[in-house]
Amino acid sequence: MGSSILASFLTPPLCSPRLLSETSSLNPSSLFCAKKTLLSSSSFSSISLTLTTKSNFKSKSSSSSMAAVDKSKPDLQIFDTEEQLSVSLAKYTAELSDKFTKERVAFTVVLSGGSLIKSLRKLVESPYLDSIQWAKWHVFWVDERVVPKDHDDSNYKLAYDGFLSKVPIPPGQVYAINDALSAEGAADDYETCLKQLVKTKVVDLLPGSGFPKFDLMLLGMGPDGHVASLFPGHPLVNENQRWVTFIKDSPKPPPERITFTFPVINSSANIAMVVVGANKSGVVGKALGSDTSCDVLPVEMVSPADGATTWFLDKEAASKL
Ligand SMILES: O=C(O)[C@H](O)[C@@H](O)[C@H](O)[C@H](O)COP(=O)(O)O
Repeated sequence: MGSSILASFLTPPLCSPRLLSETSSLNPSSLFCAKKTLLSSSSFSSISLTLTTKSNFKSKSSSSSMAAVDKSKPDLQIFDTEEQLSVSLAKYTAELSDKFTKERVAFTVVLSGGSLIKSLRKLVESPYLDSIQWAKWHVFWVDERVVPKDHDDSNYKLAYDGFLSKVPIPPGQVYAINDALSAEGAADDYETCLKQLVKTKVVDLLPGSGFPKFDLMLLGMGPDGHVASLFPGHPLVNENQRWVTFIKDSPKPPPERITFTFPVINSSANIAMVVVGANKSGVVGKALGSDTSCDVLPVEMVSPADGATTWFLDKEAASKL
């Protein structure tokens, strides 16, 4: 399974991405600093606890419904166990699949690497294996390591082995990177592919921004607060023109990767932040708590312009909230 971007799309980019309206030329970190102050003094769209032991948590209400989500505020879902999280993540993904496959010719889903893939395991079970319209799924990667597709470090291999090989998504709708290219070449190639898919309306465009709007991004977060391959303190976090870029000095091995940029991430219709484990509780506490410092981590820059963010946390990851 897996399509080679190079094989499918040899045409040059059809257009250059435009700047994100009037705010795009500003440093995203400083933009978010002001925004975060607002977040800390307001509330979440909804907070849902699925816990048998709640003593570690501040009091929160407990209702969550896709229909009731206020897109300007994140929805926070906290689970007693990763098993419960995976059940809820499958339901959330299946509901979005149902919604978008009714509305559009395609359901565009972006995966990250890491532990996220394991947390998607309920999607390959009943009832979802039979009920989801897999034929309309188009699958992308928010970041990929520049290694052969059969290498143990490959995010494609991780997703293929743990998820994609178990569901009937047409192979031509799984957009792996061209692993014959350099990091720079693979990023260019992936961006060209996305532009072609926007032209054919498989991928939406966010009106007024010039950036692609994916239906769902399923993101993980590193213990340092990185998302995709956008790492704390790295200049790539401020990239605001490219759709896909590359890094050759990733602090998390392997060093060479390609990654979507923040304007693309933040053009998404839906973002799921899936975070599990005590080693991430400090960053979760900083990102979702009352910290208003201008020392902004990449995860704190996840802020879709016209989309909804849902956090899926286990109780260990949420223990500092
Ligand atoms: O290729 C990668 O390295 C990933 O896409 C990366 O961004 C990952 O999502 C986080 O590091 C979280 O990974 P874990 O969930 O395994 O901690």
